[in-house]
Order: sequence, then structure tokens, then C-alpha cells
Amino acid sequence: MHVQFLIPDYICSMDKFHELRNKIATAILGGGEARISSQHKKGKLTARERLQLLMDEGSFEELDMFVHNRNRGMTTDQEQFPGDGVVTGYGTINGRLTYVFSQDFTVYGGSLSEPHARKICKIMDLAMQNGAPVIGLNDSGGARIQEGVVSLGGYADIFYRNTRASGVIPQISAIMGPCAGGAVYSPAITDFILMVEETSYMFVTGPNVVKTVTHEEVTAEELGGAHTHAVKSGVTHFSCTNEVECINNIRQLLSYVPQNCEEDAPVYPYEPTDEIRPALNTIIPASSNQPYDMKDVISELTDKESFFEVHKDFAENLIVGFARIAGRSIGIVANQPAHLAGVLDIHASVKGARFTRFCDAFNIPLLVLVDVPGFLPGTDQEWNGIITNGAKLLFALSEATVPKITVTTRKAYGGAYCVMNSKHIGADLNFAFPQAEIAVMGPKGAVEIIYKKEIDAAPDPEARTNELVAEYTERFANPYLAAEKGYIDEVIVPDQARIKLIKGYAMLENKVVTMPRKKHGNIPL
Ligand SMILES: CCC(=O)SCCNC(=O)CCNC(=O)[C@H](O)C(C)(C)COP(=O)(O)OP(=O)(O)OC[C@H]1O[C@@H](n2cnc3c(N)ncnc32)[C@H](O)[C@@H]1OP(=O)(O)O
Repeated sequence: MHVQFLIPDYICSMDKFHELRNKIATAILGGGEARISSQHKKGKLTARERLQLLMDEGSFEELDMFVHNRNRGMTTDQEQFPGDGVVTGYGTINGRLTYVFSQDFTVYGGSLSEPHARKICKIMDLAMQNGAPVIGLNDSGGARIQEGVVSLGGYADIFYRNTRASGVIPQISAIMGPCAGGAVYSPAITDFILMVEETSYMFVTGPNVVKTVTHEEVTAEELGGAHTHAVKSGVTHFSCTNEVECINNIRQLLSYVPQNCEEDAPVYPYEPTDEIRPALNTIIPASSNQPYDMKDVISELTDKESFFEVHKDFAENLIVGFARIAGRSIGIVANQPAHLAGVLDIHASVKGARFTRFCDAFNIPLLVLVDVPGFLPGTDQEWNGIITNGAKLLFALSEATVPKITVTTRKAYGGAYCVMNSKHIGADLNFAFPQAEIAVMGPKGAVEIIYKKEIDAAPDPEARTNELVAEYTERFANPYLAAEKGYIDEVIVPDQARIKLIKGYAMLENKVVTMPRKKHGNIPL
């Protein structure tokens, strides 16, 4: 990977080439052996070691290796390091062009100076111009303190480019060390964030400031470690046990996505087999209140071991992730009856909306699996804005123009029926299993409202409620009223579902939707 090895010895005997070789050797050492060893002692790889793992072997081409920092800040005797704390360049991942920057913590703690920022901007500009993903490996103490406002300007230059690139090329951020203060906002704008447990953290203000301002005592890991952001805030999409796992996840993630918004995702080889999946006939329990794992349904519907879950530990009542069907990428948004009965709440709605918008921006067809009892009731949800946040998922699915297929496996009640990719908001194909219950609300709740007087007057209110629930279930808790209206295109035997999806996506392959003329929509934020 290192350029100096490509310069033959006979050339290096010449003075000019010897000088080049020495300069390269110095640059490659970054902040020097002692700081590299300190980096390793913290359980972290160096910027270049990370690149070696991330990029296809021998493919990385480094740019701006000799960029120096000529700015003079607080002191005039600052040590100079060629490259100024970030390694930038391009190469291939899974054989496809990718741009990358990797911050070098051994140089001023990977802090961002003006030339450091300029190097990153150059890579982002090239990525945009040539339509390929950009990956940032972040390991930085934030703004280069000695530089003052030029460093802040550098961050803003990057944020601006992140925003311009959003929806044009995939942007991925791996946090492999500190990422604090304003520095967090570049990853936050990108499409996916990955963090490494125990060695990375992200926060706007660190534990010391928190203690001063709010008197809370919290460690960096508790405040902004990978686990915290994977489970509590949802800031990170992946929490990885170590750097190698993190890098492998980036490589896998890229395998599902196209190079840019004008292209389709790569198609993987696929051998058609018997596509009938008998297991689907028995996964949904007989009792409609019994939980089951929607991931079992996903693994039967999709190509073997192709499901790659995103945001696994956050809002587990909704599953999102990539998979392949007949070799082609799809994005899955699915209620999870095994967690909170699959109810939609604030976090689940935001999670589903963001993932939907990524898939739509990058031409990845959507599969929505529905088993939802409704929205989560309560003051916590109402006061924190379930109305606005639930609307995000509704808006995202309504505005998506990629092929959209829905399979209702069981419940689809109330407003959640409308939201979860119903026919009314533009789904192309809506299938339902025979166990599906599509109605305004669940039988017990419905009966208690519409037959309140009758139940109160009954000699045995409980017995009368049970009778009415049975009647209501028979009449309304099924897929056939929706099928009679054409809201469900077909009620299917579950074992046929995979075949229906393969044929459905093939039928929708050339889908074209013309949107009304506008600058952009105004998703409820
Ligand atoms: C956009 C707005 C912003 O970014 S505001 C945020 C500004 N940044 C900060 O407040 C963080 C300052 N840095 C720190 O708190 C620590 O260095 C952190 C990041 C926690 C790392 O601690 P630790 O692993 O112990 O390393 P360390 O302190 O020994 O630092 C290693 C070398 O890096 C340097 N360094 C670190 N941060 C900066 C910075 N922001 N600007 C300039 N230099 C920085 C340290 O001085 C240290 O240098 P040296 O290797 O001893 O020569």
C-alpha cells in the first residue's frame, strides 16, 4: 500500500528520488513511533492500518501526503507533520471505487486544522464529481485549538459538503476514537454511523462540562460511548465490538448500496431454487396476542444469510435493514411483534423514516412487513411529539417512489395501518396472510367503545363482552374487507410469499413516478 515500496532501489540511488523516499517514510510515521505505540496501547489501530483493512488490497491511492500546516496559531514553534493528521485518498472496496479519509490521532490528536479540512473537502468534492461513496474514519480531538476560527471554518466547509452530498452519494462515518464538540455534526449528517465499543465516543460537550453545568457525574463511555448511542439515542447505527468488526461492517454495508443516486445497487449471483417456504405457514401463532420473531419471517423471505440489520439495538419494536431477494438489494421496514408487540412509538417512527429515505434516495426497493397494534399511547409519547414523529414515517413512506411492497402478516390497526405502507400512500403491491386483521382497532377496544351501554346493562358484562369480541373478530379482524376494496391485492398462503415478492419486484423493475414540481418537501422535523 505504501508508495515508497513501489520506487525501485536503482531509482532511489538518485538524489531526487532518495529525497522523495525519505519524505514518504517520514509522512507514513505520522506523529512518530512513540505516539503510534500509545495508540496501539489504547487498543486502537493507526489511520493507515485502518485503511489497509478497509480498502481492497493494493487499491489505495493516497493524495496530499505532503500537505503541511503553514498556519501560525498561539505558538510559532509548533511541530510540523506532513499530511497534517489525516490520510486521504481513493481506492476500491469490493472492487468498487470509494473515497476515504482517515484521521491520524498521532498528529495533534487527529485534530482538525485548516489544511486537514481542505484535504477532506478535496476528497468529498472528488467523490461528488465522480459519483462514488465517501467514508470517514474519525479519530480526532476536534478543532485544532491552536488555530482558532480557521479550524471552525474547516468544519463548516465539511458540514456544507456533507449536506450537498446527502442523497447524491452514500456517506458513511466510522467513529474510532474521540468525536466531540462541533465535530459530531459531520457524522450526524452522513447516512450511517458506526462506533467501536470502549474506544470511541461522541458528545457535544464532554463529562467535565456536563458536571459543571448540570452537576451530573458521568463517564465518557456512559455519556457518549457506542452502547449509549446504539441503545439510548440511536445516534449510531452500528455498535461494533472492535475496529476489525467495524471495518467489516462498512464493507458489507456498501455491498447493498449503489455508487450514487443515479445508479442501481449491485446485483449478486443467485441460483433459483424451490422458492416455496413452508416454515412461513407456521411462524405466525394461532393466538393473535402471542409474540413471534419477525426476523424469522425475514429470513424465510430473503436470500440466504443476506439480511443485514441496521440500528439493531435501537427501537427494537421496528426492524430495519438491507437484504437481497433473487440477488437484488431491498430495504426492509418491519414491525417486531416480539418487542412491545410491534407498536409504533417515537423512536421506531424516526428510525423507520430515516431508513426509508435512504433507500428511496438510492433506488433501493422497499419491503414493509406489517404486524402493528397501533401507536403507543401515553403522556410520555404525546408530550415528546408522537404526532410529529409518527408523521415522519408516514411522510417518508408516502414520498418514496422506489418499488414498494407490503406484506401484512397479522395486525394492521388504526392509523398505523395507514402509515405502514398501505395502498393509499402509494404501495405498489399489498399482500396479506390469511391471519391478517385489518381494522380500525383491536376487537376488545372496539367492542368496549361501540357497545359500552349494552355491556354496562348486561347481567354478566364480561360474558357479553366476550360474545361481542367474538362477533367483531369474525366480522372485522380479517383481511377480506380490505381485499374486497382492493386495498389488499391478494390474500396469500404464507409459503407463497417469497415467490410473490420475486415476481413483484421483477414486475416493478422499471417503475417510473413523476412527482409534482417543487423545490423540496417539508418533512415534519
Ligand atoms: C468544532 C468545535 C470543536 O471541535 S470544540 C472541541 C475542541 N476539542 C476539545 O475540546 C478536545 C480537546 N482534547 C481532549 O480533550 C483530549 O485530547 C482527548 C480528545 C479527550 C484525547 O485525550 P487523550 O487520549 O488522553 O490524548 P491527549 O490529550 O494526550 O492528546 C493527544 C495529543 O493530541 C493533542 N490534542 C488533542 N486534542 C487537540 C486539539 N483539539 N487541538 C490540538 N491538539 C490536540 C494533545 O495536545 C496531544 O498532543 P501531544 O501528542 O502530546 O503532542
